[in-house]
Amino acid sequence: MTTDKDIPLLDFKNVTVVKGGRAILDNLSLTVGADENIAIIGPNGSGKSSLIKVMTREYYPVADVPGLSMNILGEEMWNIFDLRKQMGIITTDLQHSCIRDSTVLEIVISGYFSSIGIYDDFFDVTVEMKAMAHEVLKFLGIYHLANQKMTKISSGEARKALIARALVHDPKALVLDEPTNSLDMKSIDQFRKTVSSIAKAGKNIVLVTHDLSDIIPEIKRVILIKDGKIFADGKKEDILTNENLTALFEVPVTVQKHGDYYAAFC
Ligand SMILES: Nc1ncnc2c1ncn2[C@@H]1O[C@H](COP(=O)(O)OP(=O)(O)OP(=O)(O)O)[C@@H](O)[C@H]1O
Repeated sequence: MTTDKDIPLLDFKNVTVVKGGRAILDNLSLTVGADENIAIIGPNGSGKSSLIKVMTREYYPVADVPGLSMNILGEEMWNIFDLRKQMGIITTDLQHSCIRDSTVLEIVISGYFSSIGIYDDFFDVTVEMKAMAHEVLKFLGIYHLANQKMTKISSGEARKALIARALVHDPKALVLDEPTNSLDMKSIDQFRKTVSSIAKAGKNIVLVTHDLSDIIPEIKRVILIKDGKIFADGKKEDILTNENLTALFEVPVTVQKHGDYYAAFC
């Protein structure tokens, strides 16, 4: 009998995406198991964000590539709103779109309406929605910020608020695109702890990053992407080597391990 635990989060076969007349994802195949956390690493322009956009159905693969299939949680066809509830996406672009004078609580509740902020006249916010928003704010340790304006809190706090916005749906996975960009050391440390606690709570983490130190211990698998293709894929300790990263970034890279974390220098 197949259970939810057997259904892969992602099962992509032969995905090619063409933009500007060239393949920015090139016959890419990737399966991510139901209980796997992964990090995707690659140089600028290698296709990392495009791969996320394929996951969220912002980019579509070329349909007539032989062997193409694209399943998310065992389903090929998704209503876009349902899909985005199952895959909470946190990007810097999303943070930049929080320009209205909304409070943290309003931003979190707006996750229910796939909007950024609440428009009182249009949205019917229920008691249950408010209760869930309070619950996730407490879980993330930012309940005290509920009534603060998004524009008046720090980048690290704002990123946690966006995670809270994604968590109100109790998603299966969190997709984090360069989540620690522009955060200071303390915010990075807090952010990593937050992501670790979410992974421990049973959500899949899909992390896109340039920074090896973002790879929390709960992520055991690393995928290197180059020129729209999988360059290497496997266990973190086998993939994060001087040799692989030097070949990936085309500059001499030294990888160091500090406890359960990695760092790279060039
Ligand atoms: N809509 C588009 N039209 C044309 N080219 C695109 C489009 N989207 C992405 N590309 C190109 O596809 C390539 C991969 O872009 P993508 O944003 O996926 O890279 P990335 O690995 O996320 O890079 P970065 O680390 O700089 O964010 C780049 O060369 C980019 O210019």
